[in-house]
Amino acid sequence: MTLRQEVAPSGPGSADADQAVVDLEGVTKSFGAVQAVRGVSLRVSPGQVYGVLGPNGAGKTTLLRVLVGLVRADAGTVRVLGRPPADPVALRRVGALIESPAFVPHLSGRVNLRVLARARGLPDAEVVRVLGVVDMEKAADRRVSGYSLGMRQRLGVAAALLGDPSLLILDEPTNGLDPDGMAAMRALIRDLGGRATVLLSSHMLGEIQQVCDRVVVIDKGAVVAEDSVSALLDRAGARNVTVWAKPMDVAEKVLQGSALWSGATRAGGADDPHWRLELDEDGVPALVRALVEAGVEVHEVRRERRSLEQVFFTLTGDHTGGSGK
Ligand SMILES: Nc1ncnc2c1ncn2[C@@H]1O[C@H](COP(=O)(O)OP(=O)(O)OP(=O)(O)O)[C@@H](O)[C@H]1O
Repeated sequence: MTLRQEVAPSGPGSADADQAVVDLEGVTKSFGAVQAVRGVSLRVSPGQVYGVLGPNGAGKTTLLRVLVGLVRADAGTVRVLGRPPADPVALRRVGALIESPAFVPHLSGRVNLRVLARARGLPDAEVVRVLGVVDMEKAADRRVSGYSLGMRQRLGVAAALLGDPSLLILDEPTNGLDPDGMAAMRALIRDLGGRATVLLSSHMLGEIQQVCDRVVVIDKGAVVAEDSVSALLDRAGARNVTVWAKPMDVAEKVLQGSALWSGATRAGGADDPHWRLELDEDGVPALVRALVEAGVEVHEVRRERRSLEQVFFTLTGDHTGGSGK
């Protein structure tokens, strides 16, 4: 579904540098007995590509629907471009792609966009512009019924871009796409991040890691973390550490005989023997000290950043190690 209204080039509803583009405080929404969103607070600053990450059913779509006024929050405050949700002044500067985009299948992509543009008083040149942004000029005159899912999604993004919105809201924009389609959509989103504030939802950790500056992780409707992607990746906790040290047998005794680290396993074969273990964030000095005190030469200690996936599973308590669903 695409949601767009007319464009207001400036004035009320446009975000200045300090004003949050999206500002939520204690937002709650239930459907009967289901608490879809529980006390969510977050701020999206101008120019950010902001991710809403959570497994299926976490409440992502409901949160995005609240922002565009499709769903009314039960409690809390919602401000989009400084205005209440569904305020026409703010909505003019919001482009949204929530759920599957609906187009007339027997019409071309270009004609579909023209219909949407004209309904909002936008010139045909705006259609040409957005087709260019999503790199769909070549396919623009083919019927939408013959489009791949990826092309439909790109056309959906093009529709959301009509009128050059300040805020672009994309609900699971790569859902159902093949790997090429996903890569193209991610590249497009990164590119769009230079033009507008982008708020996108995903249950795909790698996607958020690749595309977003900042992320809120929600689980069962509630925020479990809200941070920059890099800070989230830097979160304290067990980290994978690789150790190169000699002599091997002495090092092995030290590495396998302490409660300060865990999972010390030998790796690398005869030509490059080393150990891999899990260690607390600040545990490296103790590790090196223990080795040196035992007469071991420490050649290298390498810490690996945890993937966002590992952080996510820790935060949400999802240890299926699977899809994050
Ligand atoms: N209109 C509705 N009526 C009843 N329950 C709803 C409605 N919309 C959402 N829910 C419920 O609210 C919860 C959150 O759903 P929501 O679609 O927001 O999650 P999501 O994180 O977007 O999930 P997905 O990734 O599967 O789309 C789910 O339990 C869902 O069944």
